[in-house]
This record gives sequence, C-alpha cells and structure tokens, in this order.
Amino acid sequence: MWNKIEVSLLTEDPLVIENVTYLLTEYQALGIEYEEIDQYLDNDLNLFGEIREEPVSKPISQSPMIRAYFDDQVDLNQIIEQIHSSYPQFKVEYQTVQEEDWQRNWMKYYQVEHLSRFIKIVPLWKDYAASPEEIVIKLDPGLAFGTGNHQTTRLSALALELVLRKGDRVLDLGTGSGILSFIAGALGASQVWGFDLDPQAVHAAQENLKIQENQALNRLIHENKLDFKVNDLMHGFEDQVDIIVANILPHILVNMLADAEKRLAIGKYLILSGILVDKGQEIEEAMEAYAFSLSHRFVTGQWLCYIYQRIED
Ligand SMILES: C[S@@+](CC[C@H](N)C(=O)[O-])C[C@H]1O[C@@H](n2cnc3c(N)ncnc32)[C@H](O)[C@@H]1O
Repeated sequence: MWNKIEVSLLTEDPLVIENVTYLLTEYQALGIEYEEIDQYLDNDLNLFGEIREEPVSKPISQSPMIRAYFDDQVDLNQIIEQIHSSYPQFKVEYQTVQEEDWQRNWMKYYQVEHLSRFIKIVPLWKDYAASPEEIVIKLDPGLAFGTGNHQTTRLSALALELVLRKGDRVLDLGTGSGILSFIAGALGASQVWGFDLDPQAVHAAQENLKIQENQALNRLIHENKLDFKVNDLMHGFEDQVDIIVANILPHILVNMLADAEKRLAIGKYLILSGILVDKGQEIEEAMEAYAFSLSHRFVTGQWLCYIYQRIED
C-alpha cells in the first residue's frame, strides 16, 4: 500500500469550491473533504499573510477548506500548477499521511447520501436500515468519481428518477464509479451501458457491480443487464436507447450531441449534467443545431442539468 498525500486548499472565495473539486477529481483525487475553518486573526494580516487594507481585531467568520488525497505516485507539482493557473486565490499546503490515517479519515467523511426521497447511496462499510420503498446503492467511494456527494451526480440521479420508465435502455457516458448506471438499473432499466474513457473508472464500476451483487441489495442490478467498458463518449455505439445520461464537462459533452440524436428515437431523453451555470448558454446554443427540445433545466448552487427530449427532425 502507498502512503497518501494530503493537499489542503484554503480560499476566501466559497464560489470556486465546486469548480476546484471537479478539477481535483479529474486529476484522480482519491477522496475530497470539506471543512469550514474558523479564522481568528488578531493582527492585520489576511488569510494569505498579506496586510489587510482595513485592520480587523475580531474573528473573521469561516473560510472553506478543501482537503484532497492523492496517491504519493502522482505528479503533485503539475496538479498544483494547474489549479493555481485557473484559481490563483487558493493557498495550497500538502503533507504525506500514513495509509491507516487516511483510511480512518476517509471512512469518517463518507456518510449516507440521500440523493432523493428514494435513492440512497451508502458507503460500503456503513449499515443502513432502508425502508421498503428505498433504493440502496452500496459503493466503495475510494474507487472513482461518483460517490453521490457531488451536485452534478445528484442532479443526474434526480433527472433519471423523473424520466426513466421500467424497461428503458440507458446509456451512461462518463460512468465513473458506475453510480448512475446502478441507479438506472435499480429504477427498472432493462439494459444499461456504462462507458468511461478512464480504464480505472471502468474497473471501479465493475468492482462496484460485484458489491451490489454480493450484498444482494437490489435484484434489479445484476451483471447481465449492466455492461461497463472503456470508450470515448459513445464512439462506435450503434444501439437505440431510451435515455442517454452524461455527467461530463461541457466542452466534452458537445462532442456527442450528433451521435446522441441518432441513438434516441422521438420522445426519448438526453440528460446533460456537469455544467456550470455560466456555461449553460454554450450548451443551449449547441443544442439548437439538433432535433431536441428542452424539457427540464435543474439548477443547484453553481451547477446545471438539462433534460432534452428528442423531437422530429
Ligand atoms: C464527473 S465524472 C461523472 C461520474 C458519474 N457518472 C457521476 O455522475 O457521478 C465524469 C467522468 O467522465 C469521464 N470522461 C471524461 N471524458 C470522457 C470521454 N470523452 N468519454 C468517456 N468518459 C469520459 C471521466 O473519466 C469521469 O469518470
């Protein structure tokens, strides 16, 4: 087992937290935690050790801190450089932590995620007494993006809950941990394909599939209706589906719209998530070139999720 590197990122600007979280996951962070740090400054320096224009003697409220963990094999300098080039306002510190300490912190951080009234994401090591109408997905959150604690996943899950009908065939692009594929399966999809460009994510999804089966959590999720594989978006995919769900960054999403139009019959749904509010217009303009009409637009915090419905050409 490798040791881990714990990277702490402190900012005075809470609005950039979600963006940086997204970046960190793209750089294969193994886990991400948030904390509100009390700032009691009794001198005239701000969080970054600079002289404040207006001296303060009373405690400054709270500042958000992100703590991300990486394997100590990663190129940390490159990651920090990339973060700083987009978000120079972050103060970054890091230290090496022992594997055991990391595990302990990690397990404390992950809790049951109540994605909706019905959909519950439960960390592998947690017990959860579900009521009969609840859907429980057990995941090992250490494996890939998609633990349920990111707003983009939550919005995609809500969109699936809204439009998925029993027997639907679903394509999940950028499957990560497989979370949306499992949700689709549990909601009654008859066949689910989960694709990801990252082989580690596909491996994680396959491992998480075994967890569902071993725990006999949900008889609707089983090997013969879920298929995970490495693929760039929906390249080479030739089946017709009822729903395509994709929680990926907008500049990647736009590359699959033409294929999505071909694989969805009239009345079927395209769910697009992973879109920062200020990128919404870009997606809406791109969608004008295709035979889709906007059915729903969900917003939470800084994130947007669209449900488009296929219409006649
Ligand atoms: C934000 S995560 C979403 C994970 C999960 N579906 C969820 O909703 O929590 C985005 C995933 O898209 C994958 N990805 C990025 N570019 C891709 C591409 N061109 N084709 C397929 N997957 C891609 C990443 O590897 C990552 O696992």
